[in-house]
Amino acid sequence: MSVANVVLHVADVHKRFGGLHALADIDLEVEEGQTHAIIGPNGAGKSTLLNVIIGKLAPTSGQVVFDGTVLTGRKPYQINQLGIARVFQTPEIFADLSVLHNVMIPALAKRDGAFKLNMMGSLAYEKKIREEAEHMLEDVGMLSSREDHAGSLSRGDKRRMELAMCLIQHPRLLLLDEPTAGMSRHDTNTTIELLKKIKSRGMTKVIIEHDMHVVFSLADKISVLAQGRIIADGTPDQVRGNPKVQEAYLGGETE
Ligand SMILES: Nc1ncnc2c1ncn2[C@@H]1O[C@H](COP(=O)(O)OP(=O)(O)OP(=O)(O)O)[C@@H](O)[C@H]1O
Repeated sequence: MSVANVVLHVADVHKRFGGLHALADIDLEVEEGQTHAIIGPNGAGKSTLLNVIIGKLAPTSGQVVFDGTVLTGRKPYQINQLGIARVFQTPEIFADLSVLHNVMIPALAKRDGAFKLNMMGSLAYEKKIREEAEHMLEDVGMLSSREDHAGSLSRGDKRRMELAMCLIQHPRLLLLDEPTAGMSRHDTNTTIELLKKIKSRGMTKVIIEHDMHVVFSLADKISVLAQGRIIADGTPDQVRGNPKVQEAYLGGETE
């Protein structure tokens, strides 16, 4: 019998902000190769949970374990180096550089452990990174924009470029914070197809998303947060049919 490999384990995590219990009793297991969505109404604690995972916030108690390594207490860049990449709600990009250079930077930084663009090493290495960056841009449908200024891109294109910036790191776990926020329906559908393509390569993903169309198109597992607690988790069908979830969050939105 094959036992699913748990890549990320959020173990009994609590987070308090003064008197506010933003996260309580959070236990979450993300299995290798799966797309695990975290959903919940405004203020449920989704961003807080993501920030605890990536090391931006320290939990009040509990810990996060990634592939057997305790993340809690490590800095965000150390967690990134362990193989966790994330796509933000607001893309973090180098607006003055070209699209191609934006995608090359994370690969160079990964090699150097820091941004040492002035010490790019051998030309052969740069050529290899450039080719890989072009390949990633092709993957996200942006090869023809490679010489454009990143700052001049549309919001949807910035997010696709940021995805390429993550993919070039070959992360074991990709965290996506509302990857389709602010996108048109057309861009949203393009992003869904792109994320499906990534999934078919076996990459594990945790996705925070408000758009139920996106969640039910992509997720293998869904955890539902409400008022800092996980009130339900399971497959999309299990979650969809759960009366507690319908009451707390979904309402008629999925019909
Ligand atoms: N730094 C902070 N200091 C104090 N309270 C905070 C802080 N960050 C978040 N909170 C509170 O913690 C609770 C959870 O917030 P969080 O942003 O994690 O929710 P969310 O599910 O991501 O909401 P949204 O969908 O609106 O982004 C909210 O009541 C919020 O006001």
